[in-house]
Amino acid sequence: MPKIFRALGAMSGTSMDGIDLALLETDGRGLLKFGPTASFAFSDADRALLRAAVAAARNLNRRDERPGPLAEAESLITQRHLEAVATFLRDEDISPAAIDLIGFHGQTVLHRPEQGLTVQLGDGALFARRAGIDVVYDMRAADLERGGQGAPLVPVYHAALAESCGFGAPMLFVNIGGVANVTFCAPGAAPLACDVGPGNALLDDLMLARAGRAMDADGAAARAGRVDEAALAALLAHPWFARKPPKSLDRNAFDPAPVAGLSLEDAAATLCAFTAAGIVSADAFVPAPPQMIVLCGGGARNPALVEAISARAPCPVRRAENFGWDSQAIEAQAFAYLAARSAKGLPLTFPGTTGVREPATGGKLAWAG
Ligand SMILES: Nc1ncnc2c1ncn2[C@@H]1O[C@H](COP(=O)(O)OP(=O)(O)OP(=O)(O)O)[C@@H](O)[C@H]1O
Ligand SMILES: CC(=O)N[C@H]1[C@@H]2OC[C@@H](O2)[C@@H](O)[C@@H]1O[C@H](C)C(=O)O
Repeated sequence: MPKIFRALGAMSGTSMDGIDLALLETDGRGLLKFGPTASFAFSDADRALLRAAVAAARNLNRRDERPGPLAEAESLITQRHLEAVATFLRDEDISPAAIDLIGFHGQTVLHRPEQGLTVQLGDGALFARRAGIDVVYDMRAADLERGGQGAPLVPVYHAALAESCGFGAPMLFVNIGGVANVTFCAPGAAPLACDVGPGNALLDDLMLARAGRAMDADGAAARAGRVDEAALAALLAHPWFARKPPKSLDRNAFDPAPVAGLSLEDAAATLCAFTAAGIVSADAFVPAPPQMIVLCGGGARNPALVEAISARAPCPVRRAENFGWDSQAIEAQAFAYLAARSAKGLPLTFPGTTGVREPATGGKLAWAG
């Protein structure tokens, strides 16, 4: 009988909007039994500290350095995760002893795979001791050490979802977080994946800078604006789009200067179109046309973005909810799944997902004590 883990995935992504938690019972292979999920938003003060940490991280040369606001931001991330897990377990009436593992992503503040550098804030050992639950963390480092990009990590979970739904034809999972990444899943084949371009980060940054809001809620600004084709062409001229996978992105890889002179609405519409065009450009790298695009991540909740993707896509576009999945929880579930795989020594990444030399496991295990 294979060991079945009751694992709690914890994701705080590059959008810096908060922490998603999801419980998953899994053998780390095909068995996926979904449990409760919850989201915990960061306060404005938390976000400001995380933004300062991302800015300070630009000067890092080593992944264990924590100058300036980085040390405080790391404490904040660990503390907010402890609070989130405590609240979640209390609300769901689950004892820590009933959880086998936490899969802890941490907060990415820098991602420069070409320099072998990816930095996720969060103290896995402290998290495990205080939560009283074993924690698997630092899941990107081993991949980078073996020649991979260290991202994306979620594809192995997308592949498990694709397998479980029995669609029977190639599907393209599109995860729209701060950055957008895709996984091409064809029945019986190993997943192919890469980051494709911006997700929500440019749009979130625009809204914060010009309207003092964290996001373009329900795509209202973008829907009121018009795409500026010249600005869009300038954005899409970035050499990133011609590069072949494997490839992965830092949150701040793109310069939004081409939309600086546009009205808020036109800038939002143009950035939406930019994200959509980046996603659809993944078409050039897949071995067969996908028959279905499945949208997940927070960007799937932005109707302006969904419309922009649907208008450009070569096949039907559906939200994860159409398949009975929870688009907001998929990343957190993925980190629960990855933690179970890590504990079993199974690969997290593959040559076709990160460019790692051979399928590689990863993650560090911190004992509860
Ligand atoms: N109702 C909504 N309307 C518009 N945008 C939304 C809505 N809900 C969520 N979003 C967008 O989704 C973002 C959060 O996405 P998500 O939680 O997937 O990001 P993340 O976990 O940081 O991802 P990643 O690590 O993949 O970058 C928000 O910052 C916002 O841009
Ligand atoms: C380095 C890093 O944290 N990358 C994130 C980011 O957000 C989306 C995309 O860029 C993806 O590469 C990754 O997140 C998801 C969870 C992943 O690794 O699959």
